[in-house]
Amino acid sequence: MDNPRQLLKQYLVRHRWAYLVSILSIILSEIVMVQFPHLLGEFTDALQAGRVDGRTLWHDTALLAVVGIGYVVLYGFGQMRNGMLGRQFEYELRRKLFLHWETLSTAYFRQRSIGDLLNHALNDVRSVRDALSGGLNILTNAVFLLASTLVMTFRTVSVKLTLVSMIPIVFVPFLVGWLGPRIRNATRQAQEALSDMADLTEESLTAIRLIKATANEEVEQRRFTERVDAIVRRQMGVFRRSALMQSLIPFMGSLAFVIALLYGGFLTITREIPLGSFVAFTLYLAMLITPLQEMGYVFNYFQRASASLQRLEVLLTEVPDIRDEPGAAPLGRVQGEVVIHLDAFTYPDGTHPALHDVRIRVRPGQTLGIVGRTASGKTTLVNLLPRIFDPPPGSVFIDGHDVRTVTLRSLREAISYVPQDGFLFSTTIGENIAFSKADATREEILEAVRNAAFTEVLETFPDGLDTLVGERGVTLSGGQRQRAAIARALLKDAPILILDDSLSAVDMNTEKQIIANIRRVRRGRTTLIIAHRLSAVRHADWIVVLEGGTVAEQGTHEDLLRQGGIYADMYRLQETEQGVTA
Ligand SMILES: Nc1ncnc2c1ncn2[C@@H]1O[C@H](COP(=O)(O)OP(=O)(O)OP(=O)(O)O)[C@@H](O)[C@H]1O
Repeated sequence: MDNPRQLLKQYLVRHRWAYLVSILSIILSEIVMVQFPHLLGEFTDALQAGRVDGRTLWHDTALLAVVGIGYVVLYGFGQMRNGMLGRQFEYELRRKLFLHWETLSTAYFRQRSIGDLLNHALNDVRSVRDALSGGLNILTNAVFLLASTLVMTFRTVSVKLTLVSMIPIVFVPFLVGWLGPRIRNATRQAQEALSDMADLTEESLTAIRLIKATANEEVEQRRFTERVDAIVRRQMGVFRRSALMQSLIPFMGSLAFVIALLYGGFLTITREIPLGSFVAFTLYLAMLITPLQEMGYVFNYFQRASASLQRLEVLLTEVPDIRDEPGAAPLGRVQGEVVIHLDAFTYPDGTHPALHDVRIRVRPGQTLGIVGRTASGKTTLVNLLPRIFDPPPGSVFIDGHDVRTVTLRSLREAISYVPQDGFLFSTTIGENIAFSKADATREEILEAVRNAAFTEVLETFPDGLDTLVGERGVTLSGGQRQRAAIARALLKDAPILILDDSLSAVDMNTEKQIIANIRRVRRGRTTLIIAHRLSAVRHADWIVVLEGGTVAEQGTHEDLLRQGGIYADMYRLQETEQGVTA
């Protein structure tokens, strides 16, 4: 597990030379810049003493131009390098975050909102990057500009004048210490409000069809307005405090300026310091105000980044609850025997068992049908096989191996799972199907498409397998999506295939065709089929009927009809319905 602070430290160490070069060039730029008032002071003295002729005028102007250009080049270079390094870290952090999320279980994502997670990935990572590029630039600039300016004033002007003028500036650190934590607090609240809004937006857009169909736009608009108002209120809090800090700090600088004019003016009149020194000093003081003001920005940058790092730390140190047990071994070649010997299974956030007393054995190569009323536990049961949710140890076995003791990767490679709502990514249909087998040939993909009875549909699309799906391409119906998902699973050709009600949206004829193809291509391979329509399971070698989380009946289609229980009732009912619809 990666701690973002450690990642940051490692990153800084790894790129220490690059940082050294950029920081050095910013420091050099400041050293060049602080020559400016000094040169101007000397020029003023020379002017006053009548020592300036055409040649010295050109010489001094050229010198000032060189100073200006030197500053721009060096500072620009350092700033650009820091900016690039910050971006690179931002990219690494986002990548780490994404890779880490991929290791977490579905239970984790049920508890968190996607909007909130996206907010972390965008805003928190960005504020760390800002501190690392903009923050570091300004900090280096401010510290060295302050230091060089002070050194120059001490060396070239009057120590007494410098010390007296600096009195108001001494208060700056106290100001920062007082306002800083308040800004951090307000920033955190504003970020939370932003997350809330992202949640609501995500939820509303996902459910846009429902909202429109039920004419609930106004309710959603009201909820959205409330959240936006909350964001504005909280952001106002941040702005008020930030503005106070960013104006008080330069105010201290201006106060120093007032003292300098008074006292410096007096020293010049009494000829304790030459006019050139007074001119140089006022310019130095103007220069001092900039780094002091920047200190305020720097402080904001680092405060925000520190709060973001804290939040990212919570995310990145989240230990996946479903992972390889110590000493987990790969599953090896799988014959396909599935044994479930489950006393009880309760969801992590559940109050009572979703499954209890389930005893099922599927021999290698057999087809098992799983039926039952809605919420009887069918999906829960098959989810335990690939460990989408973890079954208790010693309750689910593949080829005699407890699924809890084998590596997740080998376990999931041995299983093809087709969910009810086939999900398609925004890419081509071909790539969506080859998702399960990246190196599949076009012929293999087309074969899977044929077996999923998807060929005719594909032929109606403009570019066949290369047709884009989603926003920029075709929109597939529920039944078409299911068939694409079945093709994907068939292409994977895993030892165990699970169809989780994945024929629910196709018509009877298509279902018949697909089932016949599956029976042919899966001969000798284990297949588990969950279905509401009994026609999809009647040819299975064994059928279990779940009721209230346990096995109520089991046997072959004929056995179950003879038993005259739930299955027989369901069958009669469906036959009548088909009679009506036929
Ligand atoms: N992730 C979850 N967390 C907590 N409880 C859950 C979760 N998923 C399902 N359940 C609960 O477990 C029970 C069984 O649900 P399951 O989805 O397995 O039923 P099902 O037979 O597949 O239903 P359907 O035919 O409607 O798909 C239900 O009471 C459901 O509320």
